[in-house]
Amino acid sequence: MSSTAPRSVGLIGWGAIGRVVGGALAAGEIPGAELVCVVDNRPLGDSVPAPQRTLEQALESCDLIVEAAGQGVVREWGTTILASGTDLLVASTGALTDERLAKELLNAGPGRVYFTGGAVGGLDLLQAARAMGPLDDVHLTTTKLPSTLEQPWMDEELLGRMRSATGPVEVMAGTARDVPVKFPKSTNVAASVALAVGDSDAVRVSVVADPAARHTSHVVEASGAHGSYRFEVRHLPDTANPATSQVVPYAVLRSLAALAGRTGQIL
Ligand SMILES: NC(=O)C1=CN([C@@H]2O[C@H](COP(=O)(O)OP(=O)(O)OC[C@H]3O[C@@H](n4cnc5c(N)ncnc54)[C@H](O)[C@@H]3O)[C@@H](O)[C@H]2O)C=CC1
Ligand SMILES: O=C([O-])CC(=O)C(=O)O
Repeated sequence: MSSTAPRSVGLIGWGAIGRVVGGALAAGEIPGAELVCVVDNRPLGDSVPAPQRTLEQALESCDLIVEAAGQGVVREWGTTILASGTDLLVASTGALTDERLAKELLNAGPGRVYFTGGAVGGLDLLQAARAMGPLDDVHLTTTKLPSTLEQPWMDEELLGRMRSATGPVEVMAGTARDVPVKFPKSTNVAASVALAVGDSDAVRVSVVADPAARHTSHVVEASGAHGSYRFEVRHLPDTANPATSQVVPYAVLRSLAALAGRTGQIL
């Protein structure tokens, strides 16, 4: 019989992702993982199933922190969390477009950093394919409702085109290094694809606003000497926060189950 102690989990972010993840953890749905506390920069009152704590307090009692709050949290706290010996599961992978931070996190410790696949699929196979040799053409097309893609840096002309669009409008074309920083809450998937293929500059990204996008879609196309790959996903958006797809917290829970050592997992 296994005598491994359960993972003590601290959750940062009580939003679209955090509420589902925290609720499932508190209900004991992830064997081998317990919700110890929640960290959020808003007062949460009695609505949470575990005490609200500061990040510093969380580090005293947790051995695994789940980030479901935003890229800024990874930037501000990532290295501190890992240096304290606490593992970190990151949802906001877009923070890694900062090469210095990415290197720091990947080399920091003794805590270990992990990334959830989040809203995009096929990352496992892309990672496997890349081990045979570089993928020479990788493209991601993300299509979302226009309102979820509006950004403070956009000019009136672009905002006007997005708001009056009657069909798909490409709002940015760039690489996985440029795009997630421009849409910090909406294109972490680009950075996740880059993590899988090992090169942010090699992943070309097209961000499309479509007023008819009842589903958010992410299409990954890649090819190399050994084969070609195409993954297309279409998700219902979260009702309260349509920038995030409903499946994302379940991807986080799946990652957590693997980290908690559940057997029978597809890794
Ligand atoms: N990898 C992926 O496929 C995806 C990643 N994400 C990432 O996950 C993040 C969270 O997503 P949602 O739950 O939908 O966002 P949300 O906006 O619904 O909730 C975020 C929560 O984090 C809290 N928060 C924000 N900044 C904080 C800080 N500095 N310290 C403590 N708490 C803070 C907010 O108060 C809020 O409760 C997104 O910003 C995005 O970066 C989101 C969707 C997909
Ligand atoms: O939830 C999604 O479909 C994708 C998303 O917001 C992100 O990549 O940041």
